[in-house]
Amino acid sequence: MSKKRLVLSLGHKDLGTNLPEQKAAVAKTAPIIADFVEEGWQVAVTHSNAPQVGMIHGALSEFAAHHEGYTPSPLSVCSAMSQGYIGYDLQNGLRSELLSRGIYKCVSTIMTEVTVDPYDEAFYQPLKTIGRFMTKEEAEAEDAKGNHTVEIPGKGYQRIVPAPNPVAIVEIDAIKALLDADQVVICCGGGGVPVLEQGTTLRGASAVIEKDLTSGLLAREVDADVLLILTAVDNVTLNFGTPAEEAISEMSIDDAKAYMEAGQFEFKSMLPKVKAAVDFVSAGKNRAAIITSLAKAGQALRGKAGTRIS
Ligand SMILES: Nc1ncnc2c1ncn2[C@@H]1O[C@H](COP(=O)(O)OP(=O)(O)O)[C@@H](O)[C@H]1O
Ligand SMILES: NC(=O)OP(=O)(O)O
Repeated sequence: MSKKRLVLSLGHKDLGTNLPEQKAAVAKTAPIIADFVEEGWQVAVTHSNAPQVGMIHGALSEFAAHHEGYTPSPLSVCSAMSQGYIGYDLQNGLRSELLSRGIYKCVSTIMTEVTVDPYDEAFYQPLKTIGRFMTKEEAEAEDAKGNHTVEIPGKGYQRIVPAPNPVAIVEIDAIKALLDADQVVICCGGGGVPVLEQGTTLRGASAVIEKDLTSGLLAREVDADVLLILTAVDNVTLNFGTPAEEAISEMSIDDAKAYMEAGQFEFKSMLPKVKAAVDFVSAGKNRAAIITSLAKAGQALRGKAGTRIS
């Protein structure tokens, strides 16, 4: 009997926003992923990168400003760097967790590029926040460099960049080959490095793709049984942040579409997760998408927690 396939998307909370937080987060995340491997799932892991890509871009721009001969790095290169260092921590954390349980299984990170449409409207309207919160003065200095910032009420200012839709995962055959070989693969980090196809060349795009949308695309491409999106909350809720807030445990595709149309989900946070879930579940049979927290992940996979879209 063929094994069941899981695409697991890790959010900020289970990854951290800086190096020390990332180390601590991976120590909590790796045992849960190892549980799934031990239970017989074939696992592909994807992850966030907005804090990290902003940090890398800022650090390299700062370095270039003070050292002759260096130039700021394009956002696409910073995205690739974020995949590398997050993948490095995740693959080592998971490898040792599996080994400590007597399981030898290769865990590797695939540097993943994802094509985007050069005419995607998102390029004309940057909306994705990246990096740390800044003061007004720091934000003005960013704007003066040609970057864009936005005020996040109560938190400060953040850079914003375009978030085009993922079109195709360039390294999908490598990802499928590793899953077929029953190996754990970390891929499509930060939604994948956004690239534009120009003849036989792939050119990096100055953007950051929503990782949940790419996770949904990946889940469709590898014909996963379950797309599990781990985030900061146990359940998706209706009337989020109001006294009438209500946790959802099950949603049909039609329910989810109706809630999306009614504006129930925040554009920058919950909407891409629900959209990814709907697109994945509608594209095949006997599929489920689950949105929940790391703490509830195991129970959610057994149908006992989280928000399930099926
Ligand atoms: N309808 C909703 N139900 C639950 N959480 C919501 C909803 N709308 C917005 N949120 C917020 O979305 C957050 C998760 O999104 P985000 O921070 O972008 O996640 P991640 O980094 O995990 O991908 C939750 O912590 C919650 O504050
Ligand atoms: N690329 C991306 O969606 O990252 P975050 O989840 O950190 O916003």
